[in-house]
Amino acid sequence: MNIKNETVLEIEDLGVSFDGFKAVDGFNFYLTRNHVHVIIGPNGAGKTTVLDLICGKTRATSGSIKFRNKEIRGKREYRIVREGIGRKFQNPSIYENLTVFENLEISHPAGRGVIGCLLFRRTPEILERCRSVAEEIGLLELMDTEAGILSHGQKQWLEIGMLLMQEPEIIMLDEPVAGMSVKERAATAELIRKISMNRSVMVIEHDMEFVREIADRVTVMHLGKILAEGSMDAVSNDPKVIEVYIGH
Ligand SMILES: Nc1ncnc2c1ncn2[C@@H]1O[C@H](COP(=O)(O)OP(=O)(O)OP(=O)(O)O)[C@@H](O)[C@H]1O
Repeated sequence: MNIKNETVLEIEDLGVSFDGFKAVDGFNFYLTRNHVHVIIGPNGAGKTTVLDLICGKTRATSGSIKFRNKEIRGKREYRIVREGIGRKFQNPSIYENLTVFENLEISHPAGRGVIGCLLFRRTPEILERCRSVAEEIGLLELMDTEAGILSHGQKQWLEIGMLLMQEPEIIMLDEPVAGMSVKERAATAELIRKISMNRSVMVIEHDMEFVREIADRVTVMHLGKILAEGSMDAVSNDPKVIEVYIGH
């Protein structure tokens, strides 16, 4: 198989109902390796629910979610993280009283679980990994800074770094540039493009200019279903998509 065009995540006929209300319905989605795939759609379209279903936070009522050809639907959240799918929520969950370095260090998979915590040693490999991730997220100069005093954008990047420490194959980001300055948005676009070189990235985003900058592929959701899919140019010229956006 051509590794470049390999499908890492294959979602078929995915659905979930909440008290009879179908929040996601007949959802098919294929994530390609090294792609940045953005999901857009009006409020309540089902975007966040799709990420909740993939990461195991919400249980699907139908369909299948295959990661590297293996079914992951129904697995527990922590198992899915270990398989290699990392998710960043909208609000950063960094430890404000720890430094950038310490936040990265505690995210290393060697420290997982009680035994991992007890036996954790700061090896040269772990130090090097923290350094290279800090460099990737643009925080190398701030390694010894307490996370609490970072800017809003820097906190978001640190959280992305904490995900990168676990070397996931897929990173899912929910509105990564919400509340960021223009400069921070540009840096985040660059970071997302960079991290997709070694993995696949799924992003939920409302800011269309930002989507245009980062997306290899765009899926438009509406009322729990897929309304359109393709390049940003193709979907933004699709009359169905225009109608939904103008109608909201
Ligand atoms: N746990 C739940 N119980 C009941 N209804 C839910 C639950 N989670 C989501 N919903 C409903 O499912 C629909 C889709 O919500 P979702 O948050 O996925 O939309 P979204 O596209 O991410 O919207 P936004 O852009 O506003 O974040 C909404 O009507 C929401 O109220």
